[in-house]
Amino acid sequence: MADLWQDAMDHAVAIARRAGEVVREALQDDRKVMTKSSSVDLVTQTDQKVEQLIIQSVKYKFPTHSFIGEESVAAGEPCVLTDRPTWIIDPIDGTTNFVHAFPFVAISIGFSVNKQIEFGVIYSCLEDKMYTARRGKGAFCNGEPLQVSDREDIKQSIIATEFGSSRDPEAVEKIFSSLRNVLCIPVHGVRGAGTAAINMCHVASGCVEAYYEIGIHVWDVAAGSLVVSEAGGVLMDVEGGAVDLMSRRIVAANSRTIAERIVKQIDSFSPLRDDAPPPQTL
Ligand SMILES: O=P(O)(O)O[C@H]1[C@H](O)[C@@H](O)[C@H](O)[C@@H](O)[C@@H]1O
Ligand SMILES: [Mg+2]
Ligand SMILES: [Mg+2]
Repeated sequence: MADLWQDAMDHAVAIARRAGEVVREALQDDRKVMTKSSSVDLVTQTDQKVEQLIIQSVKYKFPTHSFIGEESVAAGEPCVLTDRPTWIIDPIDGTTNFVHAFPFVAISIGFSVNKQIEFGVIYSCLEDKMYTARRGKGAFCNGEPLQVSDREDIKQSIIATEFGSSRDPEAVEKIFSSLRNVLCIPVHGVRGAGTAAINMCHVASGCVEAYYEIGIHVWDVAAGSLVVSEAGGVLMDVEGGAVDLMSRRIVAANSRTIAERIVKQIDSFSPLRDDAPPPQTL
């Protein structure tokens, strides 16, 4: 039977590749840096330009589809996931890396229908690696199938995480407490690529056993969640139980055993949800 969403997925791959060219070209120029929620939450004109490039091209081809885009939400668009076909876009995942030319930068596009991710496309544009996943059909990097690692012993694992862009002292305290707990299991090492999407691709590729983070957004992890699960991995909330992509908390691991072990080490907290109603102004 023909795949209902194949056309949309092909378009996502093509537009992610085009967006990657724009990002690579922009790396040759001066990058004017602006800030959003805090002085370390960075955005550039390239983030905004790439998001518009993706949204305009999708609107032209699929005029009835909806969008959740990082920079559109920052500009005041709602962040609500409905049952409608919805493109969940992070135009540059790893903006801080992009600003500093640290070589992991991704374009991340998840596509959801009935609140279920149907496909995920992550283009790691400085490595020229195109990660794709279609629900029920596996995950791939440049066309080669991906498989999570089979290590069951967390003491022989590499774990990925990030510090995020909150500098709220209580959150920072908990992030460091969790990091200490994980590091001192002990694990072989802790790493972070500086992008949630590429960290999740690393889980899917088998070079790290798990990635966890509190503070990410739905656009950081929508595509990656399917890449991980289609490569045989598992997703979990940081307190165990089912992951909720709007909750800003995630554990993505090669196995339930490793995910549950990570959960035990996490000093959890709950940032404001992505779909929380905007605060009332008097
Ligand atoms: O670079 P962006 O799209 O802002 O995403 C990053 C996020 O801002 C950070 O908080 C996370 O730690 C990174 O993992 C995200 O990829
Ligand atoms: Mg991001
Ligand atoms: Mg981004």
